[in-house]
Amino acid sequence: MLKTGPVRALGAMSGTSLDGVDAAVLVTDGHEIFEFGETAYRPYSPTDRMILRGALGRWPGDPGVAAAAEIVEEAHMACLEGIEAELIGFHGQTLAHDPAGRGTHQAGDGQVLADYLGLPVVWDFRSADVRLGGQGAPLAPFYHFALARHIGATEPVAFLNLGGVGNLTWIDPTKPKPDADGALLAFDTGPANAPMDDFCAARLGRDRDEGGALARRGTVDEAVLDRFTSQAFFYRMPPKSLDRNDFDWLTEAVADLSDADALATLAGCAAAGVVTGLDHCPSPPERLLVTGGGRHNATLMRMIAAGADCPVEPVEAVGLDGDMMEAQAFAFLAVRVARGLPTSAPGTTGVAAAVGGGSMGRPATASRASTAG
Ligand SMILES: Nc1ncnc2c1ncn2[C@@H]1O[C@H](COP(=O)(O)OP(=O)(O)OP(=O)(O)O)[C@@H](O)[C@H]1O
Ligand SMILES: CC(=O)N[C@H]1[C@@H]2OC[C@@H](O2)[C@@H](O)[C@@H]1O[C@H](C)C(=O)O
Repeated sequence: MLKTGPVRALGAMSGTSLDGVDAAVLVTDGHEIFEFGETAYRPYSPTDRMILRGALGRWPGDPGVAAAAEIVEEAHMACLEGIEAELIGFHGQTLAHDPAGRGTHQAGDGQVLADYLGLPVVWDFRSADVRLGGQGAPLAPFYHFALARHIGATEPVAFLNLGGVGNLTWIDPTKPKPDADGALLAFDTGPANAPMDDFCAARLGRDRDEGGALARRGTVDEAVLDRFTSQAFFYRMPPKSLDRNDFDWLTEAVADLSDADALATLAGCAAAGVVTGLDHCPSPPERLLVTGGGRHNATLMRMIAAGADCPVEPVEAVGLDGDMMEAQAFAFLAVRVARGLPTSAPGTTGVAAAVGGGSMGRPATASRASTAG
């Protein structure tokens, strides 16, 4: 059993942009945030990225998946080793996500990490939610609820994560708990950085459009934007989620445009997903706090701000770390799972009732770093 009171939890996230592993310590009891701790990052090598990219859309049983899982496990061992913690929350790498069909799959075995690191590891956070009819994503919203209270919000606020995919959480901080009726509404907004990154890799041999500099010089292609915003996904009521490559056709759609126009168009599409998403919120948020790598893309940020009816700011404006929020979220969720608390609710994933996901891997031998009782 996990001791009562605050726990020093270590969360690890390998996101859809496939850049690397983010890790962050959070001291929490699964309700309140007591302290933000040490952080770490370990990038994937270009070869690792190529193998992970090749495994996207594949399911367990496919040989590509086993190779990807090994890369994910090794990167996490190297990133997490030596960080002092009592419990680990390990998200893994989403390779395929089809909640209405085959389910959801995050590569990497939490038991392997538990044995190597000598610490209890909570993992496979999404499957239970999907089994109960939920989207299995997004899962950060319960953490966003704790953050909204931590920053002292008294009016509804929203967090927007701009990763490979975008996701938005609207929060009413006056509700007593995240699974209370009307406390949260969350959903994926659409593709965010993934199509821009893929374009940069394929056409320019670069990882990304640094700061959105190229997109700033281009013009949005209105025909592509119209086709994008007319997709059924944007008319569906939330909660709703996406797989990284669900909007793959965008690559083809911008193929004949100049580099700058293509990137402006892809940024315009990502922004339009967010702006139409804001219309789904139960009430306009007081502010939109942006996390994830896309907050460094000034063109994307400007396009979102132009369409939003509230201030749009990076989470640093309220003293939070926009590079580590997802890793912190999985530290927070691990503590909730270990304590039998729910991690998703009808308003966050569309699941039938509030549910706690996650499997617990216990180490064969305890680590010297472990102080969990
Ligand atoms: N300086 C920058 N300029 C432009 N874009 C940037 C910059 N820094 C990061 N990004 C973008 O942010 C992406 C990484 O964001 P992040 O690490 O939040 O994604 P992720 O966590 O992997 O994805 P997800 O949240 O979908 O799981 C990069 O792939 C890049 O496109
Ligand atoms: C299936 C999956 O891995 N989804 C990710 C992805 O990346 C962003 C968005 O799509 C979000 O829904 C989710 O990640 C964050 C951490 C979440 O669950 O909140």
